[in-house]
Amino acid sequence: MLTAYDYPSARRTEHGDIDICLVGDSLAQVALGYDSTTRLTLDEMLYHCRAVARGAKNPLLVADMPFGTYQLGPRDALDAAVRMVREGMMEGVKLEGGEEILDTVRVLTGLGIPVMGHIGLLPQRHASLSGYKVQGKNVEDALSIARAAKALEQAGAFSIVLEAIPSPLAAHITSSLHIPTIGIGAGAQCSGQVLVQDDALSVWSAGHKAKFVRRFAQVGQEAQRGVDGYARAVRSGDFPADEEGYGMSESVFDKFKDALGKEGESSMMATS
Ligand SMILES: Nc1nc(=O)c2c([nH]1)NC[C@@H]1CN(c3ccc(C(=O)N[C@@H](CCC(=O)O)C(=O)O)cc3)CN21
Ligand SMILES: CC(C)C(=O)C(=O)O
Ligand SMILES: [Mg+2]
Repeated sequence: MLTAYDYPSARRTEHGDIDICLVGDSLAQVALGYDSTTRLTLDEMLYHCRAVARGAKNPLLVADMPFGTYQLGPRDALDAAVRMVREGMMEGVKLEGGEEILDTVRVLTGLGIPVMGHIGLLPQRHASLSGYKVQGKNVEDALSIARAAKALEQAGAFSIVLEAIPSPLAAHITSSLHIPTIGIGAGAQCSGQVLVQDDALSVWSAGHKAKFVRRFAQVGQEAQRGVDGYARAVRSGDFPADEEGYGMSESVFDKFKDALGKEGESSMMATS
């Protein structure tokens, strides 16, 4: 699984034979410049979902339910999830959390909207979790994550993202479930893996890099090289070159100037 936020990034998931294309709410930070995923509205999410759906036909299309669209309970969640499917053209939705969202997971899956779970590090709760920290490091937390995984499976989730938890815990959870787990900072023993596409491509390389991010390309550096080169070439007069413009035969241009001259005369006669 890999994230996509727009048409070109979705096209790349399709070309890359990615199984699941995730319209992650990380787009709030990565694509929109917000300081948290909790800023993202449902309408903003839907706008990005539609662009991704136009770009990726083969991968399964899953999107994060934005913060605030499912926390009040199944009724609100259903309204929002129906919009994700109908307007956003998504095939499934992802919800962060465990026990507290089970009713909602049952309602959505019961009505035919596939739900992907997401446990461990929950970015939509970064405020109450005091930031983005590895979860499940002590016995109590590990137990509660393992129980949440089981409960989500029982409630009908078709898959679960395990974010930033110790690899042995993720391996145990994966082997204890019938549905696939998808890890991000959860080791190699998950059924699948996910990364934010912009992280994997290093589109934005400034700032902190989470431990689980591997750079598979250096797109940001290359893109900046292009923008810098363009600005330099325009200022120096190197761009555009003659062959980057459109010509006009001399005879046509001469006639144009003649015609322009006559126009000038006639407008002078009109004013005199
Ligand atoms: N670009 C991007 N990539 C992501 O994976 C991502 C987002 N944005 N935004 C939403 C959430 C936030 N996520 C994050 C953000 C930071 C860390 C991080 O830096 N974790 C520390 C853990 C340190 C510890 O607890 O020991 C790390 O150094 O890996 C992890 C997940 C994952 N999601
Ligand atoms: C990193 C993945 C799992 C995610 O939730 C997101 O991109 O928002
Ligand atoms: Mg997310």
